[in-house]
Amino acid sequence: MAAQGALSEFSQSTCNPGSQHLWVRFASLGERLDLQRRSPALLELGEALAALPGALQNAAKDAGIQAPKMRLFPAIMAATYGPGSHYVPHQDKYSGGSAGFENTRMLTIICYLNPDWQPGDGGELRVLATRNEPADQSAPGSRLPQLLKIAADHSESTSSTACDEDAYVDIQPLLGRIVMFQSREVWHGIQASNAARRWAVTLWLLADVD
Ligand SMILES: O=C(O)CCC(=O)C(=O)O
Ligand SMILES: [Fe+2]
Repeated sequence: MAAQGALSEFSQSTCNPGSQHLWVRFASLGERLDLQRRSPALLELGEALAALPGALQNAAKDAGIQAPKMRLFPAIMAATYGPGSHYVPHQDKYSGGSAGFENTRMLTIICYLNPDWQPGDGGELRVLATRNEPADQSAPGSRLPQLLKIAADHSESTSSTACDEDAYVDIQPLLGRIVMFQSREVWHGIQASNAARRWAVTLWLLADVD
């Protein structure tokens, strides 16, 4: 996809500077055929990720657990972080803003695609603890600018909690590793990447509301 020039420009956002993204739709037959032609591997990966929620819901049902109803966002996001790019701690919940839609993300599913990743390459997924006290609501939208001590615009963020920057686990973005977490609850970010390209593909599940 990178070779086809399908990636976005480098992000100028203060939240994830230098990253590049590509939204790949595979909901309709036409979209799947198109992707099959352009990148069969990406289609296979997208379909495998898209099958996970149903499998999880069946497993929950078998175990007598009432799982919330969710639906797939009809696209996966491929993203790449090159040298120096990173993503500040955030939750995957946004409303309006540049995306222009109300985000109802419930579950984040990420698959990493870095066969040669080595310690020192950076780009780990940092999962941070949530602080008990609510974030300062006086800052419109987000506490990120306050955390970063910059005038960042993360106007889309609707976070109502804060993260504890001192309590975290780092997850190496190794080939085939899949990470799943509750989009609206879990604070996470990407450590500065030193690798030429750090690739991940993400699928979000949305609340099943009209
Ligand atoms: O690629 C990752 O490890 C996380 C990406 C992320 O947090 C996002 O795109 O919202
Ligand atoms: Fe995220």
